[in-house]
Formats: sequence, structure tokens, C-alpha cells
Amino acid sequence: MHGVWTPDQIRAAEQQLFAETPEPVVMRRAAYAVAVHTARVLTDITGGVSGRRVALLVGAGNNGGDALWAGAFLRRRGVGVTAVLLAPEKAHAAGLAALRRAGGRAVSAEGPSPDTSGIGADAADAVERADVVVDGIVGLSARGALRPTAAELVRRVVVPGIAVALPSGVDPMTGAVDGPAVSADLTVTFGGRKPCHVLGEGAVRSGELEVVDIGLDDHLPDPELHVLQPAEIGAAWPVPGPTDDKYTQGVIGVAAGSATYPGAAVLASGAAVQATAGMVRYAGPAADVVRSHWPEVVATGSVRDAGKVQAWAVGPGIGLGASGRDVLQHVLESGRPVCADADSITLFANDPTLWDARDPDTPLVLTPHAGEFARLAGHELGADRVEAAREVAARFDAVVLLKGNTTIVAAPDGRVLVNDAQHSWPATAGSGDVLTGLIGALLASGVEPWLACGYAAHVHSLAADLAAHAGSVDPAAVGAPIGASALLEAVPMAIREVRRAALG
Ligand SMILES: NC(=O)C1=CN([C@@H]2O[C@H](COP(=O)(O)OP(=O)(O)OC[C@H]3O[C@@H](n4cnc5c(N)ncnc54)[C@H](OP(=O)(O)O)[C@@H]3O)[C@@H](O)[C@H]2O)[C@@H](O)CC1
Ligand SMILES: Nc1ncnc2c1ncn2[C@@H]1O[C@H](COP(=O)(O)OP(=O)(O)O)[C@@H](O)[C@H]1O
Ligand SMILES: [K+]
Repeated sequence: MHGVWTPDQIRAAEQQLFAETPEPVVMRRAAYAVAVHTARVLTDITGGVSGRRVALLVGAGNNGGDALWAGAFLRRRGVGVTAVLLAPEKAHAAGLAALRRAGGRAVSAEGPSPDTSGIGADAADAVERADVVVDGIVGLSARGALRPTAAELVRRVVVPGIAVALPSGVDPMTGAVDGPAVSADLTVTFGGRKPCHVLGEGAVRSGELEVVDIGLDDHLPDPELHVLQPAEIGAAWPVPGPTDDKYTQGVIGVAAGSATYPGAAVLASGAAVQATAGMVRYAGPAADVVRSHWPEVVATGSVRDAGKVQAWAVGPGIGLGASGRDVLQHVLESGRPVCADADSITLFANDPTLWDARDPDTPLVLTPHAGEFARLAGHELGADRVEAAREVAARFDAVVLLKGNTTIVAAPDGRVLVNDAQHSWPATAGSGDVLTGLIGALLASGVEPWLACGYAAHVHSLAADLAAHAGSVDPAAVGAPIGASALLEAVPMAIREVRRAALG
């Protein structure tokens, strides 16, 4: 599991570190790493380092200081370095002096004769002629949208960009972007991942991420967020062992679909069939359709005669009427872990007395998309999706999986997992039904609910990616849109992939 720390946590750890290692030494350590990675990118794209050109975009704080020191190190390797200073009077003095000593140049972003968009000729020239641009505009202390001159410089960058700490223009806490922002090919960050590297637009804008050790590790508290790694998902994914039979692996009950929406039942049941080996029971009006698609499912017409299960997946397509309500109430009273999705969530929002049906000691997972989340929370989902999910998880004492390009999984005790899909192929009708089946199957196997959601979200987005690329894992392959059935079909491939990662 990778940890993710807030800017405040990182800053506090830095202060502790500075008590044993002077701040300038730490900065040079960070900057040296930026220089090493910039040299690597220069070599990748131009075949060498010496004689290449780098433009540094330098803001008013220590982020600019990092960039200036990195420029000084690059000069020593024969790189032509020009620093474009956004606030010349506030530029990091020691970094600027080091760059100049090494033979680097510094120009003002706005002078001497700015064009109509406020950029000076020397600055425009430096950005235009660079092989690589290093973004040291703003780092951990970024506030709000980029100011106009910084925004204009960022708009002009067309060559590969290396972001120092984080891509400027991205909110460090939420990853949200408001106006122009750097789209980095590579982000070199220090001490640990920050929320903007794994959330929303920020995850995309960060490009490849290099986390550099600057000595913070011993000073970092528990991380704010967690990101699961494929290998740990693969190692934990339940597969049958020598002494297992169909019952020992957990039986999942699927209560989904209706005469109008039989597809939801087929997709959720199919996902449960493919996720784990045990047994899937289906209960609802789509029993015949489910049986015809998945003959291995034991299907009945009603939750009341479904038989014994270890967990329930409930909601997709059950409707908002009395029968849907009755189904939800029944599974909540079963004393088994429940993954409640889709109509279940709206039913809870419409009738809060349903919460009373729940056994307080039995885990509940809620999997809303943004619209369902607003109904459940009683307010719109804002830019801070992590805090929103955390608040609702605590309020309802449930694990909340908030769907989207970045999936957030919040536990009632405040732990948060993040799954960044890195693509949008799952954005297709019915793919949520597949996710529900995956989570339910993992719950039935006894996987802890917070992790079950994290494992399922990862395998779900990976399955979509594999399906879109017809099974190819070649990053250069071109994808094509898929439907939920194709995603479902790719689930075993995705499980194989994470299990392969676990083997090393
Ligand atoms: N401490 C250390 O030794 C180490 C620190 N490290 C590095 O320091 C970085 C943190 O440095 P920091 O705290 O100085 O702030 P930073 O992120 O550079 O930005 C602050 C300036 O930006 C400006 N600004 C703000 N918002 C803006 C906007 N929207 N658009 C435009 N400008 C905006 C604002 O300007 P002002 O309002 O003052 O005019 C403010 O002064 C960290 O990310 C890492 O890179 C590493 O070297 C490891 C060791
Ligand atoms: N832009 C996106 N990028 C990646 N994943 C997405 C995106 N939009 C939605 N998803 C994922 O697709 C699934 C959609 O679920 P849901 O909205 O419930 O669809 P449905 O009700 O049609 O099954 C969720 O797993 C969600 O996280
Ligand atoms: K930056």
C-alpha cells in the first residue's frame, strides 16, 4: 500500500527533519533529484544532456528554489539553462545565485518589453526554444488558480514538462484544476505522495511520478490516504485451496434487477460468478434470465427463499417502489454484510427509517455515484471528494465507495483508499452493476469491507482497460469503447493480471 500525505503533514515532518539536517541541505537534495530526472528525460527525448536547453519556470517560493538549484546542477552537465522568474524580487536568493555561479541565465517573465499577453521576449524565447521545461512555479503552498502571468507561461509550454513537487495549477489537496495548469510528463516529489498526485485531474496532470527520499520517512505520521498496489490485491484475492468446496469460500446472494431491468441482475450475478469460486445465489424477478446467462447461479424468485448466504449485493435495478424497499429491508435484517448500490441508496435517502433495519454490528458498503451521493448526503458533492466520502461514511457507519474516474473508499473510522482508474473506459451503463457483484463476492469470501471495495475497484478499472484494448497490456495499444458486458468478460483477465503481479 502506498501512503499519501497532506501538505500540512509533509510540512510538519519537514520541520522535524530540519532540526537534524539544515534546510538548505534538504533543498539541494530535492533539487539534485530533479536534475537527475531532468537529465534522464533529456536523454530519452534528445539522446543526450550536454548542449540541450532547459527552461525553468520559477515562482516566489521554495518550489522555485528547487528549480533554480536543479538548474545549477544541470549547468554542470553542460545544459543551457534559462530561469524565467515570475517574481524576480522574491526568487529564492541562494538558488538564483547558485544558478548564476554555474553560468545559468535568469530573465523576468514580464520584461523587458512584454507582449500583449504580458510575457517578455526573453521569457517567450526561453520557453519556445527549450527541450524540456521544469515547473517550479508553485508547490505545496499553492492557493487557487494560477495568476495570469504564470497561467500564460503554462499555456505556451509545448515540450515535455517536469513538475517539481506537483504540477502547478493543480490544487494540492483535491487535485482539482481551475484554469490553466501544467500537464507534466514527470513529477518529482519529495518524501511521499500528496493527494493531488492520486486524485482527479491532478493524477492525470502529474504524469509519471517519482517519489524522492529526502530523509522525511522517520518523521511522517500515518498517511491521510492509501493506494493499493496490484501485487497486494493479487496476493489477497480469494482463490480455492485444496480443502475448499463451494460453501467454504462463501456464498453470495444477489438481489438485483426486475422485470423491466433484468440486465442489472445478469451483470451483477455474472461478476459474482467470475470474481470468486464459491456459489452465487440470485433472488428476484429476473431469475429465468439470470439462469439462462449463468447456469451455475442458483436462482429463485424472492429473497425470502434465497437460502443461506454469507453476504448480499443488493440494489441495481430493484426499483424505488414497495417491492424494492422490501428486498432491501430483508437483506439488511439478514445479519450478513451487505453491499448496497444504485436503487438501494436512493431508497435509503427517500426513507431514513430503513437504517433501523440494519444490524449495527454487520458491515454495510454503500457505492454511490455523484448523483446518488448527493441524495444520501443531502448536499451536492463538492471538489473535496475525500472529505465528502469520509463524512458520509462516519455519519452512516458504513464503508462508502464513491464512484468516478478516481474512486474513493472511505471507512467509518476515517481510513481512505483511492483508486485512480487512469482512463475512463468504465464510464458505460451497467458497469456499476459489475462492481456491485465483485464487492459482494469478496464480502462473501470474508474480505474486510474497506479492502474488498479497494480490490474490486482496482480489478474493475483494470478489466475495463483490458477489454478496451482487447486484452493487450501494451501501453502503446489503442483502445476502443466497451460496454459493461465486455468489462464483465475481462474480469478473469484482470484477476490473472493482479495475481501475476503478486508472483513478482
Ligand atoms: N522547506 C524546504 O526546504 C523544502 C521545500 N521543498 C519545496 O518547497 C515547496 C514549498 O515551498 P513554499 O512553502 O515556499 O511554497 P511554494 O509552493 O513554492 O509556493 C509559494 C509561493 O507561490 C506563490 N503562489 C501561491 N499560489 C499561487 C498561484 N495560484 N499562482 C501563482 N503563484 C502562487 C506565492 O506567492 P506570493 O503570494 O508570496 O506572492 C507563494 O510565495 C515544496 O513544494 C517543495 O518544492 C523542497 O525543497 C524540500 C525542502
Ligand atoms: N470517467 C470515468 N472514469 C473511470 N471510471 C468511471 C468513470 N465514470 C464512471 N466510472 C466507473 O464506472 C462505474 C459506473 O457505475 P454506475 O454509475 O453505478 O453505473 P451503472 O449504474 O450504469 O451501472 C463505477 O465503477 C465508476 O467508478
Ligand atoms: K510545481
